[in-house]
Amino acid sequence: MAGPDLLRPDPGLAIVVMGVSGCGKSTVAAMLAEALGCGFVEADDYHSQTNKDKMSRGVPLTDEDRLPWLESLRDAIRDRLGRGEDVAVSCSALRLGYREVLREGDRNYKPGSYGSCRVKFVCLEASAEVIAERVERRAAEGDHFMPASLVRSQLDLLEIDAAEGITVVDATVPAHAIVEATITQFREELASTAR
Ligand SMILES: Nc1ncnc2c1ncn2[C@@H]1O[C@H](COP(=O)(O)OP(=O)(O)OP(=O)(O)O)[C@@H](O)[C@H]1O
Ligand SMILES: O=C(O)[C@H](O)[C@@H](O)[C@H](O)[C@H](O)CO
Repeated sequence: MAGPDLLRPDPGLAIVVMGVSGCGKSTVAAMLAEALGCGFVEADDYHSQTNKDKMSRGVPLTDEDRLPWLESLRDAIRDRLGRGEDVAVSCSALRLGYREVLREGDRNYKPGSYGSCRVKFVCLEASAEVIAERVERRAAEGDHFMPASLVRSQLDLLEIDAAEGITVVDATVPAHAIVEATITQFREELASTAR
């Protein structure tokens, strides 16, 4: 007879690549999904048109603007973890409260039990100058709704509680190196996932 561990489906793992606009979240999370052969959730695709219009006008989102967006991302994570899948997510997730909504993508998450949560975060960090240069270049190329004028508000909002144990990574090293370091970091958790 199969033991209880064999009957229970292996849990998936969600790795959220976070940080301010322009730090490289989308680039890294897409490459991570490719490397892991798993799904990719791009948070920008989950914004309402109202939110996108607001940011395009150079107005930072409020917590009220962000909540339904974060909840839809939480639900997308929950779907995938519920199917035992891994998923790479690109989301700014600047504040602890925002990350707590995303952690609820793990149905078993108890607030504050960061270590056992199946939703993990990697924060990409770069200087304000590097970020501004990247966002300005991207905006000049007409590639993105996010204006460089919002970078300051993003940097002001970014906070990480030391108790969360989030690894902060240098966002100026090549993206493939960030992906490799991330896979190494979560090797054990990924190994327990059914694939
Ligand atoms: N490791 C890296 N080294 C150099 N340039 C990078 C790196 N990662 C991303 N970039 C470049 O920086 C710019 C911003 O990257 P990307 O769009 O992935 O950031 P983002 O954090 O997802 O931004 P946003 O949140 O505004 O969508 C892009 O032009 C991208 O090619
Ligand atoms: O929380 C926020 O202020 C926004 O969601 C932004 O961070 C954007 O999603 C994105 O980073 C811009 O491209």
